[in-house]
Amino acid sequence: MSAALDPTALDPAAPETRRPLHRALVSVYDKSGLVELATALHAAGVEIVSTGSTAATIAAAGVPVTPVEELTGFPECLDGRVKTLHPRVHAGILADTRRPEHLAQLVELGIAAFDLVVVNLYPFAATVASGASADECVEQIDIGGPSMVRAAAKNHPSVAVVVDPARYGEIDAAGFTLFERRALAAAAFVHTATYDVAVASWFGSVLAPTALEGSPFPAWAGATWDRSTVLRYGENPHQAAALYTQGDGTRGLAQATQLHGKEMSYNNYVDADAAWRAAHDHTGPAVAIIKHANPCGIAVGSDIAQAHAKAHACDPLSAFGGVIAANQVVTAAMAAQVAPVFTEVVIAPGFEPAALEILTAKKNIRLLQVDGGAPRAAVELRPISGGLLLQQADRIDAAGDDPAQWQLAAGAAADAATLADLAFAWRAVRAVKSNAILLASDGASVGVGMGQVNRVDSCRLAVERAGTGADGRARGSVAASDAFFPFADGLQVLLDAGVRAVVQPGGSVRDAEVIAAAEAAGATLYLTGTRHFAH
Ligand SMILES: NC(=O)c1ncn([C@@H]2O[C@H](COP(=O)(O)O)[C@@H](O)[C@H]2O)c1NC=O
Repeated sequence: MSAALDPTALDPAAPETRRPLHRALVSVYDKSGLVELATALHAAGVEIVSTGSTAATIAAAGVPVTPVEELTGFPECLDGRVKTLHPRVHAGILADTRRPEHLAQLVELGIAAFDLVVVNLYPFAATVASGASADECVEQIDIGGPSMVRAAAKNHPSVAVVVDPARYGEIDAAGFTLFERRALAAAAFVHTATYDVAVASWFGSVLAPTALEGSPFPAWAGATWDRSTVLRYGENPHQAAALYTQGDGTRGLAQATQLHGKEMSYNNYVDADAAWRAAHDHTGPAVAIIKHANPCGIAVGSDIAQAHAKAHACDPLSAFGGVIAANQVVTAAMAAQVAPVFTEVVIAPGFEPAALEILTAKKNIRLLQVDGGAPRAAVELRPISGGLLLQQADRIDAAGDDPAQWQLAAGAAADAATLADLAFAWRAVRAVKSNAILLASDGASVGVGMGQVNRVDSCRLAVERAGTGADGRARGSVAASDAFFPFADGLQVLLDAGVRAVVQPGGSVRDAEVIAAAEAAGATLYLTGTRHFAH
């Protein structure tokens, strides 16, 4: 063990030895559990020093308390901006009681040391979230609180610091061991670091914006993450992995309630996220079935069971071991269809009791209920070697996503049913990764080509999956391409298979050749002007 980590370097007492509590400094915005804590501390003979309304709350409960002003000999002033910012407070927190010279100085100065600091901070983030004015937000930046928390955490060999009312039950007059004080100090620094990230982010985005003109991204981006679950392993068994969440009230897949089944794996989360997004790109009942983050079936239906049946029919072979997301409550009818198919995860906003009964009869299937929240974060993060890419999430509301704005480039204008299928295909194709081609018919994908390094191979794959024979589904279907056809060859594969209407962004230098191919085949071709790459 290095000298720095040796707990006995200055203190010969065993690190398991508890430091009894004699004197506590209590200053909390959140008063929950305060009276119970103060009552217990007093009963155990611990002297309590406290600030303004914290002291008032304690005193009102009939528990003796020393106002901090009595200690400092100075009134709390400037509307509470200065209460505890005083050497008599901070010397009491920061004295390293293992050092004889510190103890001697305290005696000389007539200051008593604290061995417990209980502080939580002004609600800055909640004030910002409430839409309060800039002045009100600034007023809620706690100064004295973080100073005490940081001082106590630094001086953890002598002081225990508690920042979370949920942990008051751990406070006992017998005190804490060094290891416990270290853990409390670590939690205290997380408390102040999270707080400062919120303050710095607000300054850089609202009060003194640092984004360049035309960009929403500030000069500095901070985020704090709390570990939610340690996963069994990552993408492969030799990779350790964990799930983290932001403690900012965000709701989504990461906060889902698991109703049944084995624990979620890393790959389950990746696929469930892709499925959840894909199912929410549609209004009305929609189901997406995902394998390896790509859809093997997406469909809308008159109800969720019909949407599932249509999505499953797209590629039943690939749906084996898939992750299914429904954008509406899973009904018993849908559950009865899912039950016979080996399925890793079903994710939905809810499950009918009868659906749960059917699905929980299967031991291993994981059932996740997501309680609200947007399916996509507004900003997406992707680490790269040496840095991090940030982008606004792709949305489905650009002008080019409205079929009424599409440009008819070839063939006859689509009838209402064909246009509805094209609109469905255009929404569904953005869930497909890397040269996405999606063939659709009657509100369901019937062939998906993805993961190719050229678009023509994706077209071949989509057509092959849809089936090209007399009873194949390519003939008479419609198609969407997430990006333009660079040559006519990819589109020609679709046209040769009998695809009768296609929607794509356009914008290739060879658009004229592509349009000519559609014209020659008598097919309808729409240009959106908007692209939906997903890598
Ligand atoms: N300015 C100071 O000296 C100061 N000292 C403590 N506080 C905060 O005041 C709050 C408690 O105040 P009260 O006991 O008056 O409710 C705590 O959230 C604490 O973090 C302060 N407030 C803000 O900075």
